[in-house]
Amino acid sequence: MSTDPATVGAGSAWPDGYDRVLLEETDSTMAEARRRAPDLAGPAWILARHQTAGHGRRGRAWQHPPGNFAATLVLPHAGDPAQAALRSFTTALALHDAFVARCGTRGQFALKWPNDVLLNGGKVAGILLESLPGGALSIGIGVNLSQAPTAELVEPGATPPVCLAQECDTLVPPQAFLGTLAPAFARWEDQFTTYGFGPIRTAWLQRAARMGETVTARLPNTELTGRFLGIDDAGHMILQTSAGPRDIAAADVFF
Ligand SMILES: O=C(O)CCCC[C@@H]1SC[C@@H]2NC(=O)N[C@@H]21
Repeated sequence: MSTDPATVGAGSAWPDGYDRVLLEETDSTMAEARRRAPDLAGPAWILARHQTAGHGRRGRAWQHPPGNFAATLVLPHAGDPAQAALRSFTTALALHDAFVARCGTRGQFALKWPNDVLLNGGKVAGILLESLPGGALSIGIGVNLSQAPTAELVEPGATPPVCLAQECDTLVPPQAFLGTLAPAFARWEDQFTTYGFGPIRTAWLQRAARMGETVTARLPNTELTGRFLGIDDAGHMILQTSAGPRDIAAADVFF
């Protein structure tokens, strides 16, 4: 396996206007973001080498074995809640760019609605959005760079986790990955603030997993199965069910 040293950056320079905090250990970078947000003048990345209480969507525990990537980007001015929610797509596109920059064609990456990145069909990264007081947004990103979580911690039927090291035969240190991800995010964020969601939606759809295929969306009180037709202008999933098309704002998706 090749090791990708922190000093070798795939991609561009650190983006102007973005701050960076590197922590040896914290409870969760999401909690760290909540504590620090009131003092931030501009966007800031918070990267932790260890998390003692990392969490994922719906309050699930998020394992953080050594060598994996755990970071939160705080955007102090993310717009209204609908605009803020669309950052899951800019973040997924940035992750896709960073993975391709680091792995080249050694892996097959795809974006799974709403918030995951897949590598060779397994989950390699998850995104968690949390809004903060005063219109700020925290974007939490967990990437299995060196290890995949143990299978028994994964919900039955969920996409199995994989790691970059095994699938791509490349060990990327977390700080080096941030050096690729941060400029990629800044580029997509510029696109979004300049041109709106249109080009983001198009780019996301070009990289989407299971387009046109049958998937199941698990909502709080029901499950819907249908053909995945894409996403609308609000980032909602469009599912062609036997009862007609459905627009789904939030769900867990199973293949
Ligand atoms: O797929 C998911 O459920 C989202 C996982 C998000 C995990 C990251 S790791 C960095 C940040 N800190 C946390 O406690 N969670 C997010």
